[in-house]
This record gives sequence, structure tokens and C-alpha cells, in this order.
Amino acid sequence: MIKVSGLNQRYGGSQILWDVDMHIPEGSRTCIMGRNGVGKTTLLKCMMGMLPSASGSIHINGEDLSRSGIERRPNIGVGYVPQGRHIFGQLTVEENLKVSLNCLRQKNKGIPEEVFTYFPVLKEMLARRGGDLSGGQQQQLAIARALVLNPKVLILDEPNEGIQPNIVQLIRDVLLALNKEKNMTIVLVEQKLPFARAVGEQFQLMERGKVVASGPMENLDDKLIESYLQV
Ligand SMILES: Nc1ncnc2c1ncn2[C@@H]1O[C@H](COP(=O)(O)OP(=O)(O)OP(=O)(O)O)[C@@H](O)[C@H]1O
Repeated sequence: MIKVSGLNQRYGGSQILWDVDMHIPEGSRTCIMGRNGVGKTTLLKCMMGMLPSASGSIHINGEDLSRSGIERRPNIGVGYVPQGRHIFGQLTVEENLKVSLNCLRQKNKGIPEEVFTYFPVLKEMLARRGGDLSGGQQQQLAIARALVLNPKVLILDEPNEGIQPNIVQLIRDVLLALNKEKNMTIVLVEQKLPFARAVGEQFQLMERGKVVASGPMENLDDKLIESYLQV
């Protein structure tokens, strides 16, 4: 489903990603973990075509995306929830959701009703400006905006940052339901261990731009946690 091979990335003179290899199977739930600044967001941005890579390759759904930009991703079923949500504050909830539809080459009629079964609060707030929502509501909107595209793969960058516990639980339940009901592949950057364990069945652990360990979540033991996650 997602295959990253020998990926290197640099910001100017400083190299951030070093020969990253990652295989994420279809229908799996994978957490990419590691301390602050190890390159998790940079890796996601490369997967999404938001940053050019210096070398290496990225294949998603069998397509070589190594040199293509972000605009190709929605059309092959890749949804993205960026760190910090990036809601359009001046647009209404409905307009925020419709912005996604414009990314599709094949124009779609409207927002799939299904999105509101996952996040009912958004239905009540369609006319409200994105900037007037609470942090938790904005995060639901950010995820819903990706779901409007009916993706096969959902990539999320720390969706729980600054979110209250009941919404964190809702997000967990929605991610598990999407994976179970739609066989959606979930790729999640997550620093909080309980959430990572609740959602992830696989982990990829990063340190200084490299993948240092990976495998089933039950293999993420105290030694790995102490070496690569504890601050
Ligand atoms: N636009 C940029 N220009 C230069 N360096 C950058 C830029 N963005 C990120 N970096 C650097 O790249 C490194 C990796 O950052 P990245 O955001 O990918 O890490 P991260 O693991 O996602 O961290 P966090 O958990 O804090 O979000 C850091 O040292 C960061 O300072």
C-alpha cells in the first residue's frame, strides 16, 4: 500500500531523513513514533508530496509518487490531516468540507452524509465559521475534510495535540471504525503511548531521521520506550 524506499530529505544543508525504508500494508493501522524533532512530520510531508525528497522513492497504491506533488494524492485515495489542523477560519464548516471536493479530478456532487455519522457535531455547525469552533471541533472538521474524499489511506499528524479527553476517545473510536468498516489504512504520527497502543497494530520508531525499530505494537517494549520515546 505505502512503500518508502531509501528516502533522504534535506532542509538546505541539514539532512533530516536518512535512508528511510517503510512498508505499510493495506488495511493496517500504523503509528509512526519518536521524540520531538526526529523527522516524523517531514516524512509525512514527503509522503504527501509537500516536500521534495533528495533521493529515494515513495509508492502509494502501486503508483510511483516520488516526483509528483500533493495534488495527485486525493485522486488516488490518500487523505491527510496535518499537524495543527489548518482549518480555514473565515470559511464555514460546510465550505471547509467543500474545499476538499475541489481537489478531485472527477467532480463530486456533495459532502457524503457518512461524514456526519462519524462527527455528528459538524452537521449542527455547518453554517458556523471554522475559526469559531473549539479546538476539538476543529480537529473533527480536519479529519472530516479528509474523509470527504472517501480515502483508502488516511494519514494523520498528531491529531490529539491539545484536545480534551472525550474528543481524543471519539477520534480513537472513529479511526478504529474506519479501519474495521472500510478497511481504511491508517497512518498516524503519535507521541502519546496509550493512544498509539489503542489505535496502532504496527509501530515504526524513528530517531534522528532514521527508522530504528518497527513491528507489531506488542513488540514496543520498555527498552525501546526508554531508548527512543522517554524524554
Ligand atoms: N522548514 C524547515 N526548515 C528547516 N528545518 C526544518 C524545517 N521544518 C523542520 N525542520 C527541522 O527538521 C527536523 C525534523 O522536524 P519534524 O517536524 O519533521 O520532526 P517531528 O519528529 O515531526 O517533530 P515534532 O514531534 O516536534 O512535530 C527538526 O530538527 C526541525 O527543526
